[in-house]
Amino acid sequence: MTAYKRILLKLSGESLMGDQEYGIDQQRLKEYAEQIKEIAEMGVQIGIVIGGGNIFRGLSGAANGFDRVKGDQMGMLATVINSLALNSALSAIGVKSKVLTAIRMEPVGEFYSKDKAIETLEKGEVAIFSAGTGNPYFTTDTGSSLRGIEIEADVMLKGTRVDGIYTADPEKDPSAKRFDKISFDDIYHRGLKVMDLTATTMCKENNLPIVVFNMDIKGNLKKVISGEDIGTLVHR
Ligand SMILES: Nc1ncnc2c1ncn2[C@@H]1O[C@H](COP(=O)(O)OP(=O)(O)OP(=O)(O)O)[C@@H](O)[C@H]1O
Ligand SMILES: O=c1ccn([C@@H]2O[C@H](COP(=O)(O)O)[C@@H](O)[C@H]2O)c(=O)[nH]1
Repeated sequence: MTAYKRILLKLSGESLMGDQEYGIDQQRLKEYAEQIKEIAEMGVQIGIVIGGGNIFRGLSGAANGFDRVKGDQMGMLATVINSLALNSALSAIGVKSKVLTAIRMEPVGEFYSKDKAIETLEKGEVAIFSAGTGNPYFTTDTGSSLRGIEIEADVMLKGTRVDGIYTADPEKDPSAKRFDKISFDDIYHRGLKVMDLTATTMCKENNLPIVVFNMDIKGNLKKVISGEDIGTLVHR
């Protein structure tokens, strides 16, 4: 028995760097692919969005003098690079997946549509949604909430490098306390920054619960899918 039949898994681009300063850590990539394989074998339908912060972010580009829109487009292309890497790592361990892109760029990936996404999931293949929303001024968190809502996922799993939502950023404030559960409204009231507000609002308005958990610990994804209480559940 699994707690969820269809999920949207958001993977952090930054976490994909492992201990490196930039780019893709092959070991981390392989571990992510293995965790995904474990839950695919449990029959879960899996849609994935992966960030691009290990390669490029539009905002840091703009800070260095780039045009913001060009910078965001570079960021979206960074998510395509990560998506192709994951696609290849999954294929290497016998898991079929398809890269669907929010910006037309065949033959790199097929242009996204909801129908194609559902068809892929129902065939038992992993759907990797890349290039975020396809628009500048957004993030892959918003891309995840959008795709999660579109594919009618039961939950959005935000797999990151911290083990849940805290009273403050745990990477900056060691005294921060973790929540087991928190409401969307509480996230606003407390000004918590684990996800951008556009993404949080879309999930709230469309009834898509979120679980934030540490994806860097092997076996954690399976634990979440099995209904174990790890991470933080965001609910209405
Ligand atoms: N209240 C909070 N609770 C938990 N984490 C928080 C909080 N505030 C800020 N964070 C930060 O949010 C980060 C998780 O966000 P996320 O996984 O989107 O990382 P990212 O670096 O933005 O990745 P990406 O490359 O996908 O953009 C954590 O590493 C943590 O430092
Ligand atoms: O819909 C989107 C999604 C992303 N971007 C740009 O890509 C980078 C990388 O995504 P992260 O979510 O930060 O990992 C982001 O900083 C944006 O510059 C976008 O423009 N639109």
